[in-house]
Amino acid sequence: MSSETFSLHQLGWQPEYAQHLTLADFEAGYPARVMALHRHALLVMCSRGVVSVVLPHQLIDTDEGIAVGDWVLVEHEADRVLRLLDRQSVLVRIAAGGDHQRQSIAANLDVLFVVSSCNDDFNASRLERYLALALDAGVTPVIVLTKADSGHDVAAYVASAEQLMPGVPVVAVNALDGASVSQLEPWLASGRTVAFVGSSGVGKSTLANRITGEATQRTSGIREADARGRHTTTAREMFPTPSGAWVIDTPGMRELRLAAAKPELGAVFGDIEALAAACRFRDCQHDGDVGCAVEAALLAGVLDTRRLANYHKLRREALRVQQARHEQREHSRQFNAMAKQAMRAKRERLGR
Ligand SMILES: Nc1nc2c(ncn2[C@@H]2O[C@H](COP(=O)(O)OP(=O)(O)OP(=O)(O)O)[C@@H](O)[C@H]2O)c(=O)[nH]1
Ligand SMILES: [Zn+2]
Repeated sequence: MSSETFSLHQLGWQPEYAQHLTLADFEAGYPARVMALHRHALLVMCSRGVVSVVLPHQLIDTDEGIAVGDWVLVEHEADRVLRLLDRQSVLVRIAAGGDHQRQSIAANLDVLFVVSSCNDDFNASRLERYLALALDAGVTPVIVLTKADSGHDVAAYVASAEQLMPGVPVVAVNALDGASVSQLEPWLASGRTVAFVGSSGVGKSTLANRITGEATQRTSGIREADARGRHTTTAREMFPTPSGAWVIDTPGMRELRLAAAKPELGAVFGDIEALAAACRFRDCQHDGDVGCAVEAALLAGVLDTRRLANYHKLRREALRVQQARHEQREHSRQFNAMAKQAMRAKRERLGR
């Protein structure tokens, strides 16, 4: 049990999480927030502090699994998870390899800081990809451009980033300087949950360490016995900031394989989708046809080639993911039907 305790409100609790809970649920258990996952156990925080709880098998095998940041209902006096509560948002990783398995990485995030830097690593297409991912997850994106101290033309980078999606704030910071990083404070109010995504080396850890203010708590875990009775240390993956916000920093965040699950990219590429809607060709792919409204915008210099190419690329990827998921579902449906039939045949043979 950790010494620090937080009220449910401070842990980020919102009435919406209780939407599908009944009075009986509340009598059976109490809500707690997942701080880390550890094979068959979870490290959760409730109003009494950190507790290690058991995760029943049927909950391990849910569609996308439980993630850091999730709210669960824990059985009174039993340290056992009863159920997963409805999520406000969830960041999903698409597994590498052919099956496109979706895996939850972080849940109930309020803000996703999309990090790039004010140098040659700045990549508009990658930022658009992260923006699509955030919106797909139901999280508000904020673009953070680090290395504002690197001597490059910061204003030009900020202007480029601001063009990507109207309404998304862009903040340029020197992650090594506390005063500069304090620009992120508006998104770090008590009970809010945030995470950082971005390429390796852009300064995600530096920022996360800076805003949590304490490097030591990242390594402090609690010792618990695993299934074989061995003691292992479970490191927490959700850290409080001095202002009362929470930072989710899991290894999974780092290796986020980026693919939006939905091909609707309109939130990020509203300009292109508006052009497409205005295109006079009915079944146009808006991919270079003469007379196409999108093509006309390209020629007029209103739309840049890079942005359009990235839009098509992200759409193709999302469609592939959707297609693979569909095939997977179809496959398991057929398999289940077959298994059922085999069982029935066996019962009939045995005359039951
Ligand atoms: N000058 C300067 N250096 C920075 C800034 N942000 C990060 N750095 C440096 O950049 C290097 C990489 O920073 P990290 O925070 O480790 O980057 P990361 O995004 O966490 O990288 P991964 O862990 O590989 O994903 C470190 O040496 C930092 O000190 C900044 O704003 N200005
Ligand atoms: Zn068209």
